Amino acid sequence: MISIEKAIQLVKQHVKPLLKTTHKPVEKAGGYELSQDIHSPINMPPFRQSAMDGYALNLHDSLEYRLIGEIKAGDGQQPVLKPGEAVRIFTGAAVPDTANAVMMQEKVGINGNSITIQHPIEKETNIRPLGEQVKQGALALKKGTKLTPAAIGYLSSLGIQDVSVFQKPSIALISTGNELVEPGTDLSHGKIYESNSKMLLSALYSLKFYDVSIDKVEDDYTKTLTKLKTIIEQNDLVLITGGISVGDYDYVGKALNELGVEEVFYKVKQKPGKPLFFGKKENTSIFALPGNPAAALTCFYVYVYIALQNLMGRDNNQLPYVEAKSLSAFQKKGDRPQFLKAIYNNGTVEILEGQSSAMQQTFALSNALVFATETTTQIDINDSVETILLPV
Ligand SMILES: Nc1nc2c(c(=O)[nH]1)N[C@H]1C(S)=C(S)[C@@H](COP(=O)(O)OP(=O)(O)OC[C@H]3O[C@@H](n4cnc5c(N)ncnc54)[C@H](O)[C@@H]3O)O[C@H]1N2
Ligand code: MOO
Repeated sequence: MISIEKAIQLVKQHVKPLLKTTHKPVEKAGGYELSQDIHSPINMPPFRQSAMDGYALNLHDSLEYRLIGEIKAGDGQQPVLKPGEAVRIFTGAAVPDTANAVMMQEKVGINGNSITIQHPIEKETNIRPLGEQVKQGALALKKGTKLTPAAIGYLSSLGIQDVSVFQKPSIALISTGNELVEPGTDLSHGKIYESNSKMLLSALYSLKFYDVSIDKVEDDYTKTLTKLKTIIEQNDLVLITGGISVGDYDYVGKALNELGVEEVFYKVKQKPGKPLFFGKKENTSIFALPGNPAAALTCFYVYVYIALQNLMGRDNNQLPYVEAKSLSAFQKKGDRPQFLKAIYNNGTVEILEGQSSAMQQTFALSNALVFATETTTQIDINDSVETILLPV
């Protein structure tokens, strides 16, 4: 049995970036990271742009100007203004080269073809300079930038239609167990509804990993072997739940061994999630997560999360830890460090009742895991506790 720190270190060390790239239409590239620098094909803005509805002026010494025309957003004409002349202009319209300031209309009095501005203004006031955001040919966004909605908007404003991004891993979820039936069927005695695959699928979707398949296999050695063989060949990451403990019908470990999966570790000194297995076959990373749903999800957040970040080549690969003030008292039994389902709120954290690894209801209410170290025996109200914030 190894420590949590060692297990985390081994996952970091063994899961390498995928570095496969793909092209995506820009509007479908949200959540991906750029695999190349993007240089702007245009100046943005592409012309000197009015930032206000008002009057473009060719400045002179007086506050009075002669109105000689109008430019709306989208107009292409370039009237020539002499000093002391003005054109009516609107937000987003192209400012003529011969105008050197825009006065907002609230500060202008109109008298026929003549206007009076309330006070003198500085050159270039209310004019967005050509290429203010980015110049043609300059770096617009660099390799590795995560494409947020704002980034997609920015790239679209530069006329970019598709982008080269790092591909996401193909991920397989496999749940094992004779007791599992699908929601929608009647529960006969001894059966339960299968929930781990939907839980993990949802966790992956919330982290924007969408290339996910789901399979089920009974507690049968040959079927487990056959299923795992193809799945491991076809995917970058395989997450198996159940069948990894010491029961007579726990076939996952035996099958992985038979398939030549290199065991990086099996069993971690932690609660929940003790019988966690992590292994590698060529470039495929394989986690066998304990079947107990809360144990499987805890291991997902503590270990699989890191593997996912590493596959994407991201530096920041662990969930954020914060110190929080405990609103609850908790007595820890045994010497395994424990991840406790909890609700974090603004610097405080409530450790919930019902911490067993089968307790899905408790997890359903949680947004954090409090980490109780190996030597902790008691957490008191107002103690400062290490808390992992979950991406929920
Ligand atoms: N003699 C020992 N028994 C057990 C030990 C041990 O050290 N010695 N460890 C216990 C711990 S801790 C855990 S965690 C479990 C892990 O066992 P497995 O990974 O082999 O999981 P299963 O036995 O298949 O299932 C455990 C539990 O979870 C339910 N389950 C499984 N898959 C699903 C699913 N897809 N959806 C919903 N629920 C699922 C299953 O019905 C069991 O109740 O072993 C302990 N035993
Ligand atoms: O791994 Mo188990 O979750 O400790 O019940």
